[in-house]
Amino acid sequence: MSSVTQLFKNNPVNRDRIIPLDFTNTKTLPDSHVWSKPEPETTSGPIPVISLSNPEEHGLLRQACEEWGVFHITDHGVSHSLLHNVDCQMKRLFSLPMHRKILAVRSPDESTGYGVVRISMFYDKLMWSEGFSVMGSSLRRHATLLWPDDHAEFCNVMEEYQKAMDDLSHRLISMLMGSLGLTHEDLGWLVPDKTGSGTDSIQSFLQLNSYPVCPDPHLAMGLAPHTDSSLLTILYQGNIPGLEIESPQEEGSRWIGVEPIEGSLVVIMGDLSHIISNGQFRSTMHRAVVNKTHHRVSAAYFAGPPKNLQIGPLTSDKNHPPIYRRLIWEEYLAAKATHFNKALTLFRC
Ligand SMILES: C=C1C[C@]23C[C@H]1CC[C@H]2[C@@]12CCC[C@@](C)(C(=O)O1)[C@H]2[C@@H]3C(=O)O
Ligand SMILES: O=C(O)CCC(=O)C(=O)O
Ligand SMILES: [Fe+2]
Repeated sequence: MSSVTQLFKNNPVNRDRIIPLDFTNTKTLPDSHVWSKPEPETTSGPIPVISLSNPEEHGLLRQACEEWGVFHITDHGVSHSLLHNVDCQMKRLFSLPMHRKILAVRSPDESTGYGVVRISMFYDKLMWSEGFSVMGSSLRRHATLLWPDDHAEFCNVMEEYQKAMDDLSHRLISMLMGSLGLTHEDLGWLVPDKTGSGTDSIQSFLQLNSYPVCPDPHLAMGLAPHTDSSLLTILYQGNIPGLEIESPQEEGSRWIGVEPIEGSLVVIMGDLSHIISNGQFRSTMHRAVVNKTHHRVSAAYFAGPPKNLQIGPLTSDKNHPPIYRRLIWEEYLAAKATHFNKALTLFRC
């Protein structure tokens, strides 16, 4: 059983926090979905853009991780047509009527299927979004419920996308760890075995997000502020803006919009990279906002370490002893499920 499956089994979500509102039939924002957001206006900022085809730019990775914890990647090798297909299939899924989507709803102790994101349980107010989570063989089971005779294309596209993300996340993790001065040997666990299913390969989770058009976007919240519990997350956000990060310079007071760049993907450093880098890489707080005119979709691929692999700060620097203790992913996910945004501090030495 994967670490994510285990997380949902051990920490089930309350039933009333799984099925979203039927947004298409909601013309005014209900009180349940009104958030007060006293923060100042969002600004745009110089989020780094890194080309993966240019080895000279790899040096910029470390700086991007230390200063921002979020960056765009271009020349990532994932084809334009695959991204386009993923976009189309997400819109096809989320445009289904509610009574269809409900057929593929997640159970309280299940990680996959249709529903509201997990972190909803930490907030009183509800979010203006819906999601579909994909992992392993449950994809076909849920897709068959959605489209009894017509699910092959959806499954094929999502499977191809997961494979592309598996490859890309391996490359990125190797590059990032390389930038911390780690040798190939230290990275041994990142090399997937020949079947690609060995216990020594990374675990992943694909989350499709949908943010329907909203009658009052300034009072609503698409996805509440959080950090990702992954090593890193690769985000496809199409061409509709909505992702915002907390300003590294003015934490707690300013949000910076991550404007889409045609054909690029966004990489978000997760809490585990923050731990492995002994606090050097930021796992930046981020959120998604909604708008009045465009249905926005995004696909977030979360990469985590192999099951039962102990990770911890990889430092031999005597001047900077480890500030976090060692842990396995399951332990971290469990802490996050109970303590949410305070989880990281629980692992400090
Ligand atoms: C692999 C992951 C990443 C998880 C936990 C676990 C399974 C569910 C993932 C998400 C997906 C949606 C956003 C998020 C914030 C949420 O609510 O559920 C993510 C969360 C995290 O990054 O903590
Ligand atoms: O939709 C977005 O832009 C953000 C998604 C995200 O942060 C997540 O799924 O963890
Ligand atoms: Fe996220």
